[in-house]
Amino acid sequence: MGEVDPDFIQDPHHRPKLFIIEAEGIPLIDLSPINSPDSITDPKAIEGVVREIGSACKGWGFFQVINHGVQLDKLRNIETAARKFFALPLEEKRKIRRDEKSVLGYYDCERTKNVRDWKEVFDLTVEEPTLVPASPDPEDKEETEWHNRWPEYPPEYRKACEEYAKEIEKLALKLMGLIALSLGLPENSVMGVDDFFNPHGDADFDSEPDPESGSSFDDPDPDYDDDDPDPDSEDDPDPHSEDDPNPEFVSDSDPDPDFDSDSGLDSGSNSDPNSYSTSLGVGPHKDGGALTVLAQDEVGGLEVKRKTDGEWIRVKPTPNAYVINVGDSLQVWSNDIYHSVEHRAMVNSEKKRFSIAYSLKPSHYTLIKPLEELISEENPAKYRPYNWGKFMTHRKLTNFKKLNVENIQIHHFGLSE
Ligand SMILES: O=C(O)CCC(=O)C(=O)O
Ligand SMILES: [Fe+2]
Repeated sequence: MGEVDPDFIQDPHHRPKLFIIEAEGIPLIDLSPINSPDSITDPKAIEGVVREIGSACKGWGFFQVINHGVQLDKLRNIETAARKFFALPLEEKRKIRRDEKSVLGYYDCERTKNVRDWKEVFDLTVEEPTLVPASPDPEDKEETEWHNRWPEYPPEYRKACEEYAKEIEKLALKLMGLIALSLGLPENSVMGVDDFFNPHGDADFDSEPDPESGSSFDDPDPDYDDDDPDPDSEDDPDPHSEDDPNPEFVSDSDPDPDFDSDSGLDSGSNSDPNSYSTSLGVGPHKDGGALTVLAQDEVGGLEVKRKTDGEWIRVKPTPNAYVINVGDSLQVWSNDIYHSVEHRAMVNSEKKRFSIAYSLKPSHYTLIKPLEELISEENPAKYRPYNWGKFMTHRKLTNFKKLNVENIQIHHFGLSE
């Protein structure tokens, strides 16, 4: 089997172990009380949910929700349309390929913390256009606009994405209200967002490859085309070998009807065990925004670093549930009452994995800092204020370029006691 491109290789301490611990402990929260008409007359019903959310944000930084009110057909529509999109030939998908200037659309060479992810992705923004700083440079006051880019095929793709995103945005904002309550703040407090009415979320679909079908790809090594505009290619020292499985789908072959799959890092039927023990679908990272609402399919593979012992715990896919996690901005607003926890996604040795992450983010001019209500003389602010837009554009840049410095992190704004 071919060598794995060194760009994908994680540092030894980040590599997946060949056994899996599945999370019983990640809280599963039933949101039906907040979606029922009785909740208006029965505040106790909401209080219970708020308590559960608060303790999940403290204990794990992660939880799953069911009975969340998101219409199932909206999720099904986006899944079906996205599977059709990812099944297109690479040349088609690359017509809307992201780059440093135009950051939304399709991409197949994303990096997390400087290491390449074994995935392909489509990014969109919900509030269009989204106004952002033109560069991470603090002196540069120029702004720019993000616009979505849509493929021609499948024709229903855009509508499916837009309708889904609106539904998820409603859930995300509702959750922010419940989280505010859990911190003792009013539900509709702005939670540190300068502009509550213009939050923007972006959805990011990750689709990880089906390694078994790698040999049937007509372009086994798309990153190394001679005319490749990929900014990575210069520092990619070693092209994949011909039979190397690749992070993309190019044929419609197997929309997988099998819903009982177990993720199989250790299944042994892996065509290139080396790639699965050294690379990741999404490398370990913390989300920068306020919170993330993730739909992962039945293949599973999301892993969360447990706060109590630092062990990687797999989040078992729960039908019709969303996985919610605290982002860095919420950690700072809460002055470390809640933590943004590291997570990663595994490549599956047998099946394609599909996930949709929606990230709720403040408007770019928001200054992120611990909330006044949560700091006191005894409990002073643990962070100095930072501008969200500059933080986010810095992070975005590292999706595309390998940098020799650590990605920007909230601890860079930490105040020592
Ligand atoms: O695909 C996943 O399960 C994780 C995606 C993720 O962590 C992210 O987009 O921030
Ligand atoms: Fe994430």
